[in-house]
Amino acid sequence: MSSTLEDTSTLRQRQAQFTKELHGEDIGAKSGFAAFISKNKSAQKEAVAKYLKHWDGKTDQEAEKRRLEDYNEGTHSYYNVVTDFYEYGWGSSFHFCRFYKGENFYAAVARHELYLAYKSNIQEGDLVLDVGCGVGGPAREIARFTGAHVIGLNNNDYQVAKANWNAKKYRLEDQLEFVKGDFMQMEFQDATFDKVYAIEATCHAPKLEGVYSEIYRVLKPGGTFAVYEWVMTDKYDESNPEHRRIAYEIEVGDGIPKMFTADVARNALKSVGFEVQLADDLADNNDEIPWYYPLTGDWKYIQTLSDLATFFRTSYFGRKFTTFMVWLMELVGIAPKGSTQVTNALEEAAVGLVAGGRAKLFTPMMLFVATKPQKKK
Ligand SMILES: CC(C)=CCC[C@@H](C)[C@H]1CC[C@H]2C3=C(CC[C@]12C)[C@@]1(C)CC[C@H](O)C[C@@H]1CC3
Ligand SMILES: C[S@@+](CC[C@H](N)C(=O)[O-])C[C@H]1O[C@@H](n2cnc3c(N)ncnc32)[C@H](O)[C@@H]1O
Repeated sequence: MSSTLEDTSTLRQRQAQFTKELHGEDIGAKSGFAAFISKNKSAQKEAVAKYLKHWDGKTDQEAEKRRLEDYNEGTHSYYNVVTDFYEYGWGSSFHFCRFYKGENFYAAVARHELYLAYKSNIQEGDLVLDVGCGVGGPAREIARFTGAHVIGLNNNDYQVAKANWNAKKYRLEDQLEFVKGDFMQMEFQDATFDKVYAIEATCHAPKLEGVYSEIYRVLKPGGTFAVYEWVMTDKYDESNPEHRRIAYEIEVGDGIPKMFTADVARNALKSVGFEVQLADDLADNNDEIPWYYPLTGDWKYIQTLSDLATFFRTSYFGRKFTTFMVWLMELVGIAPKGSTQVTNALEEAAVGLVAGGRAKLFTPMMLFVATKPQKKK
C-alpha cells in the first residue's frame, strides 16, 4: 500500500471515530436543535477549534496555502459543526435557488434541483452520482422524480449517516445509497456512471481540476455532468480589498479554502477533457425576488404564509435571536463550548453572501453542463 493510501485510510478511521464521539450512535433520529444540544461537549469544542484553526482572519498566501492543503479536515470539521444549524434554518437541501412569484420556499428549492436533473438529462434507470450530497435532500427529490438510482458521495460521516437514515425513512433505500469518500480521490471504477451532478459542493475543492478530473474519470463516455458552481463573477477583482473582504467572508463562514472565478471553473472543465455545452449564471437575470432574499430582512419577498417560519430563522433578526439563544445555552452549559463561535461564523457567511450577491460579485448558481466525449480526443 502506498503511503498516500495509508494516510487516507488512517484519516478516514479517525474521522469516523470522531463522528461517533461527537454525534453519538443514533445519528438521524434527531436533527436541528435537538441534535445540536445532544452533542458530546468536549468533542464539539475540538471540532470548532479544528474548523476555526485555519480561518483565523488571515488572508495572506501562507494562510491560504494551509487551508488548501488541509481541505479535507477543514470541510469535515466545518460540516460537523454547522449541519444541525443548516437543518434547523434551511431544511435538508443545503443550497440556494431562484424564487418565482407565488412559489413557497421548499417548492423553489425542489424546482432548482429538478432543473439540474433536467439539464443533466437524467433518465429512469440511470446510475447517477451526486458529488458532495449533503444529508441527501436533492438526491431524494431527483430519485423520486426521475426513477434513477443515485449514489451520494460525501466526506462528512455525520451527513452520510443522516442521508442513509433519511433514505430508509422515506422508503427510498432501493434507489439511494450514500457513501463516505473524498471527491478529490474517488474510489469508483472508471466509467461507472451515466450522469453526474453536483450542487454547491465542488467549491470546497482545493483545485477544481482535481474534482472535475475525477468526475470525468468515473463518468461513462457520452455521459453528462451538470453542476451549480459557487464562483466569483468576472466583476470580481482579487486586488480590490473590498472584493477580497467579501470573498473571505464567504470562505470563512462557508468552510471554503478558496473561492475561484467562473473563468477558472470553465477552463478547469475544459482542461480535464469536458466539452462545455452550457455556462449560464442563473443569478444574473431580472428575477423579481433575489436568490439571497431569505438572508436579508426583506419581508416583502415572502411568497406564502408557510414561509414565515423559515424566513424568521434565516433573516437578520432571526439569526441574532438564534445567536443569543445559543450564547445563553452555552453560558448555562446546555450547548457545547464554541457554539457561539459557529453562529458568529455563519453570520459572517450570511453577510458576505448577501454583499456578494447584491454587488453581483458572487453567484451560487453558475450552471455548467458538460459532456464527456464518446472517444478520447
Ligand atoms: C457552503 C455552501 C457551499 C453552500 C451552503 C448554502 C446555504 C444552504 C447556506 C449558506 C449560509 C447558510 C446559513 C444558514 C443556513 C444554510 C445557509 C443559507 C443559516 C440561516 C442557518 C440558521 C443559522 O441560525 C443562521 C445561518 C446563516 C447562514
Ligand atoms: C453546501 S453542501 C451541499 C450539499 C448538497 N449538494 C445539497 O445541495 O444539499 C456541500 C457538501 O459537499 C461535501 N463535501 C465537501 N468537500 C468534500 C469532499 N472533499 N469530498 C466529498 N464531499 C465533500 C460536504 O460534506 C457537503 O455535504
